[in-house]
Amino acid sequence: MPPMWVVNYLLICLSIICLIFLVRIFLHRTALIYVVRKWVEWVDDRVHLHHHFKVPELNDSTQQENQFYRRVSLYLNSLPSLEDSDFTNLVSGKNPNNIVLSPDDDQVIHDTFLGARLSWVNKIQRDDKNQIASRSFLLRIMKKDKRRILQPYFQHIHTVSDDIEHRRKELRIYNNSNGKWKSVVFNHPASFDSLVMDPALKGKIRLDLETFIKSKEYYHKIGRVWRRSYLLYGPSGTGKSSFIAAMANFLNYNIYNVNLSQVVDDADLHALLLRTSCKSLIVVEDLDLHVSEKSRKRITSSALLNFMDGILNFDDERIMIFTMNVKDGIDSALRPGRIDVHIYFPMCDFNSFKGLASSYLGVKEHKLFPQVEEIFQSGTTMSPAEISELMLVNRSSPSRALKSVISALQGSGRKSGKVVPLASDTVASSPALPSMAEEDDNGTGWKDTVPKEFRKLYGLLRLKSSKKPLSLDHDSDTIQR
Ligand SMILES: Nc1ncnc2c1ncn2[C@@H]1O[C@H](COP(=O)(O)OP(=O)(O)OP(=O)(O)O)[C@@H](O)[C@H]1O
Ligand SMILES: [Mg+2]
Repeated sequence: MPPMWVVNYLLICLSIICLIFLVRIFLHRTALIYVVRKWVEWVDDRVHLHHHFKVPELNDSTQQENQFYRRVSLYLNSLPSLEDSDFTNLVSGKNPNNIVLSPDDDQVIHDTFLGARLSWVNKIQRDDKNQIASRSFLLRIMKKDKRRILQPYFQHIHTVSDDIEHRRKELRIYNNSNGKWKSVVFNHPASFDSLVMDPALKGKIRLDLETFIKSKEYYHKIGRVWRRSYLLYGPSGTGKSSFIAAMANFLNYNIYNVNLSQVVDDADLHALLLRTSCKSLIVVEDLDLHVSEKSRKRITSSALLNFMDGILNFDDERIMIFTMNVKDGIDSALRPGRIDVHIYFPMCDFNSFKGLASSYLGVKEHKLFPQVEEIFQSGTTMSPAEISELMLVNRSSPSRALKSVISALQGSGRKSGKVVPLASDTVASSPALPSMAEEDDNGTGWKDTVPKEFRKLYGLLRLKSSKKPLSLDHDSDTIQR
């Protein structure tokens, strides 16, 4: 029989263990453990020196988007500690049914890396009207950990954000309004496969895009801004906008749709362009409409031309796309190497009609095809949009669809002087350059139609421009640079 004091001693030890156990359960159940942990961290923070690093949304000097800010934002939104925080915003994600977390103003987000504790603050400054004036993230790191973990931590943020971006298939389309970009999810289903175009031309465009996105070193070496510009022109409903959507999907790039009628002045245009991010398509639709007397009052031609020339100092790749229905009026202003690739989108011919019938009706051959061919050969034509619409509404009966196309062609089809294959006869600007100069000298054609300011600028640019546009002319098999 052990002595009494030993029994008492054991009983006290057992009671203490039980008490600790009960307190732990209590703390966990009531979440008081977090409060205790916060106290411990608070004390720990007070006895260590810290360093702070600010990651602003815009680069101070250039006002361009700070790519590291975007990466940090992606990284922080993926941290589990955001879920554990006391307060955070819930916003709908890619799918409206998805709810994602987003940090609130001045919210602190904790992180750990290689045993070190770090914290980020989502700093948002607002103006008098409560509009966001500037955003930044503030990193707080203990001085003792700084040398050891800072570089690997930034590398870790790069890796994680790259991974998130890669997995995140969500593309966005940005539209400008009141000097700001506003974006929505872009989920247009167009692809190069769904567009009826000459396969050889599609191949050339794909190759051109792939070569461009891999050419950072080359562009830097030759001292050119890493950008490529395309002019898509042709009648309405021939697939220009669908082609832009297909390009965005092919490259996995966001679209910045510059609505020039919403741009207040040159500075506004400049600021908007600086706020575009890399890996994006910058699109100006219906450029011909904006190069008119009326619009020139708000944006000067020189600002527009500088924009087209890519004078802005982009660090990363941008692709610019301009569309227009008729380029005759401003043809000369576009020619001197300002736009790298000109692609013509023509009305339908029989080949493209067959392409549409195959994709919309699943019909490769049909007894009505010879009749359709005859109509096209007579020079009558319609836009792919008009023909595809008729096929779409009559898709349950290919015969009915073809008959409706035939009667539409016979009834309202337009005569085209020379029928060209759909989007296969792309026009390069290079062969036209000399003839433009001649027109200028002779004082014919373009002088009467091109605004004076454009002509003046063109005169200057003609002297300094030596860029050769890409030829996607059907007659030329090679892509010239
Ligand atoms: N080449 C094509 N292949 C397949 N479908 C096409 C093609 N061209 C046009 N379409 C159909 O016509 C519709 C309208 O085309 P889209 O808006 O791209 O024409 P657009 O050239 O941009 O016209 P606009 O000059 O009026 O803006 C598309 O949604 C698509 O369904
Ligand atoms: Mg369009």
